[in-house]
Amino acid sequence: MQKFDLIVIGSGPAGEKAAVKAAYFGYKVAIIEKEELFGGAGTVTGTLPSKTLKETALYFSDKLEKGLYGIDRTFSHEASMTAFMYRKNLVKDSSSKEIFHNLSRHHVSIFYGVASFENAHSIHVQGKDRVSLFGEFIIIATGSYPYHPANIPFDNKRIHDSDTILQLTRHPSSLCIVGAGVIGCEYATIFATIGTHVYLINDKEKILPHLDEEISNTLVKEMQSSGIDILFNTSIESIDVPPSDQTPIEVHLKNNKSLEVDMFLFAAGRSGNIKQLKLEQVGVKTGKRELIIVDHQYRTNISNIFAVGDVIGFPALASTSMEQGRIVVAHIFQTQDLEHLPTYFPYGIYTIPEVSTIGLTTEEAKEKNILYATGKAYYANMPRGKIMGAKTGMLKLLFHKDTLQILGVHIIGRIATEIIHYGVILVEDKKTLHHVISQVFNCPTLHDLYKYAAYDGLIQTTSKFK
Ligand SMILES: Cc1cc2nc3c(=O)[nH]c(=O)nc-3n(C[C@H](O)[C@H](O)[C@H](O)COP(=O)(O)OP(=O)(O)OC[C@H]3O[C@@H](n4cnc5c(N)ncnc54)[C@H](O)[C@@H]3O)c2cc1C
Ligand SMILES: NC(=O)c1ccc[n+]([C@@H]2O[C@H](COP(=O)([O-])OP(=O)(O)OC[C@H]3O[C@@H](n4cnc5c(N)ncnc54)[C@H](O)[C@@H]3O)[C@@H](O)[C@H]2O)c1
Repeated sequence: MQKFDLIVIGSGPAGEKAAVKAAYFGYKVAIIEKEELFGGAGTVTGTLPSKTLKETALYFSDKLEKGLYGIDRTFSHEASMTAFMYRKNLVKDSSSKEIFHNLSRHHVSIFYGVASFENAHSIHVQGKDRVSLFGEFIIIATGSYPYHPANIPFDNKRIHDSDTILQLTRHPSSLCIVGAGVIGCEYATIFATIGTHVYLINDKEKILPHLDEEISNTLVKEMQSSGIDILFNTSIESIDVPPSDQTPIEVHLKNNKSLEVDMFLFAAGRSGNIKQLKLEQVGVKTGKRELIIVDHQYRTNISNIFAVGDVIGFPALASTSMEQGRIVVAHIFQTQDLEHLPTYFPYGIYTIPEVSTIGLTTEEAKEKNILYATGKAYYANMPRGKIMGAKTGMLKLLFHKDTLQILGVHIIGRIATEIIHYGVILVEDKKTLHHVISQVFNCPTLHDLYKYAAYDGLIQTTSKFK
């Protein structure tokens, strides 16, 4: 039996980063992947494909440039589905290859097949490779899969989950999306941008409740002005799928209303990928939604078995999964370089417009009785915003009213997911409004938003001209 210091199960963001880091530190590492393509939901079925489709929708629709240069193209459904999917496939395939090269460059031994436990140190691989491997330590990084409730007749043709929506062969004229979480909201704006009539169904009265309310309300308005019908406080009762593609699907809602739509996407939640692991052979403890239970070092109840990424649940992001992969290796092999995820990490929501956020929201500050104030700046007022033709968009700084320390940054607008990283430093390093004001930024840039939001914050709290 081949022996390894570390066996990693799964080549998504968590598994890849764990494997290459351990190999970099000189350990003998094996990685096992059951799919043909490396990269999991991060590269193959989730993060990168959906982000590429967003850019593709913007490109074909000219949504951002419409009228800017006196040209007004509209998305043509003759731009075939093949054309719409072209770049997504290219990015997926080349990023997957890049992961393979990264693993190979670090001399990680690669095995293809489904991994399952024989005992706490022995993993069986069943697939292209059929072999049993010994691992001193084992990391489970098997990710998650879309939750399928029993009352939804998924058929991968017209009734989709977030994996199969990537295999569409024709444009939906209308689409009912269930779940206004991150996946639902991102796909709602992508499809609305290419001209699909989108209905977004959410069982709560708010979308994305972890966002600062002013930002989520702005996003709701933006989505509605793009033609998305958001139906709050309701859910699906049943769905009638006719045999013919030409006949609409009837969606019956819990509020007694019905919708007729061309296609349907269920995007409400995910469960841990543990079914094939045979965890019962070793007694690894699991919890709700097939998630593996771990301690603060990502160790399961079995001392040499660890788990990271989506399979342990929150926060379930590609960004944090990669970091967990690196952190768990630090704990296993005592590399002393990382301890835990930072208290605050950014959220990037790639809707149209984008949203990104770090730190405290206004609602959290109120709840914690923090003496806070806010300062805001708008894209449309910034020279760079004018050049780009940004009609909407805002950056909001939330800070302590006495110390002026920045506690949260909330952005909605173009490239919000890029601009946020200065905010990450401000919050992590406990910087004040005065610090922002004392910095020199390139001109013109969207980073000016920070400076003018800081000035606005000062006016709100300290100006004589209130
Ligand atoms: C539509 C969508 C959009 C997203 N967008 C973003 C985003 O913009 N930003 C962000 O940060 N996050 C995003 N996410 C979340 C992100 O993709 C996940 O958090 C991340 O991929 C989790 O990484 P992971 O390594 O834990 O698991 P995964 O990426 O799911 O990888 C797990 C791997 O393990 C393999 N595997 C499973 N079981 C076995 C087994 N028994 N044997 C061998 N191999 C196995 C799988 O085939 C897979 O390759 C998105 C997710 C979705 C679905
Ligand atoms: N940009 C990003 O970072 C990004 C993008 C996509 C996905 N993700 C990750 O993927 C994970 C899964 O995302 P998700 O959007 O599937 O789940 P989610 O749990 O984030 O959101 C699900 C939403 O659907 C609603 N809902 C649940 N059941 C419902 C029902 N039966 N009817 C109507 N509404 C219902 C919930 O109230 C919630 O608002 C998230 O944890 C997220 O971290 C991240």
